[in-house]
Amino acid sequence: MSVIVKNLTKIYGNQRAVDDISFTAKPGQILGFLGPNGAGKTTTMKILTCYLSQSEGTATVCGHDVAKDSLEVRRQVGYLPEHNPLYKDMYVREYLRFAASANKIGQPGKRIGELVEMTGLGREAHKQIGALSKGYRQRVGLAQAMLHDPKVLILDEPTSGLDPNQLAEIRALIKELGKEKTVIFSTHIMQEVQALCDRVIIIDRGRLVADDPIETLKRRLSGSASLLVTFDEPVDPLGLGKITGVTKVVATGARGEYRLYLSGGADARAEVFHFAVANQRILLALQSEDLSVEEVFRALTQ
Ligand SMILES: Nc1ncnc2c1ncn2[C@@H]1O[C@H](COP(=O)(O)OP(=O)(O)OP(=O)(O)O)[C@@H](O)[C@H]1O
Repeated sequence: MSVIVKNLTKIYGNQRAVDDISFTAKPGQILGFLGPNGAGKTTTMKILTCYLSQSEGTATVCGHDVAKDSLEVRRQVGYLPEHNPLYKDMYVREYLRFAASANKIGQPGKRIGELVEMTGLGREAHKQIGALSKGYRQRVGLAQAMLHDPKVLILDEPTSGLDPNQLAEIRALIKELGKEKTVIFSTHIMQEVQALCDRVIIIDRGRLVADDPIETLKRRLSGSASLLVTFDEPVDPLGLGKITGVTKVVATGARGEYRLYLSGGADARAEVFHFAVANQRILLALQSEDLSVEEVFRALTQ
């Protein structure tokens, strides 16, 4: 494991902003950090990157303790902070050269060239950072985080404010990086978690409420999975409600379409088919609906 967090706690005054959190992350895995506003995601990331010290508990990155060996931890970690603070009056390459010298990277020209290429900055690399769009600034932040080729990347909302094209490009980049490195990133975008993550951690009011592979997370709440069925004509909802495992029937508003809510693990498809035959209706569509990560998130944090 390259990141090991044990019983981590951060106390501000009388608030436990991070409250007894434990988790691990390993190379080749993208770990999504989810949680409502103020849940403690940024605070945890700041502790892992040595920007803040914890009140209790321990965290190690590639075997180095964040509290005792911060210099070595920072060698191993690339960090894109929330709001991506950059020097806006610097030019892109000038800024990257400055960041390289702060990281004591000798002769950084080749590395900067690679990163400009990798992050798709090429077209805008001659500009002052203040003149760049949000998406391009985000790419500069990512390039900065990767300059010293760290083993662990910690990205605090790396895709916030990007347009759909930029979003796709930055996601593809994160996915590629996640093949070798340990990537921990926070986001509010649920589709992103589904598209990118191998594992998801959900934090709510400082506490860890889930730490699962995406599929497991969905199954945890399988009690509320549903089936969307469409008949050629409206049917009697009470009849549908008698099908084994169906807990609730809701007409969706579209003619002949109903959502059947199912109790844990029930598979009502065969009975729905027999229901259609028995009622001389044509079954036009039958679609199992998985819980989205968004629904899981809301169920766990509301
Ligand atoms: N320096 C500070 N002093 C006092 N309280 C703080 C400080 N920094 C953060 N907090 C509080 O700690 C809690 C967790 O904040 P944090 O920024 O970690 O949340 P977050 O999950 O990253 O939220 P968001 O998604 O909105 O960025 C919040 O209630 C916040 O107000």
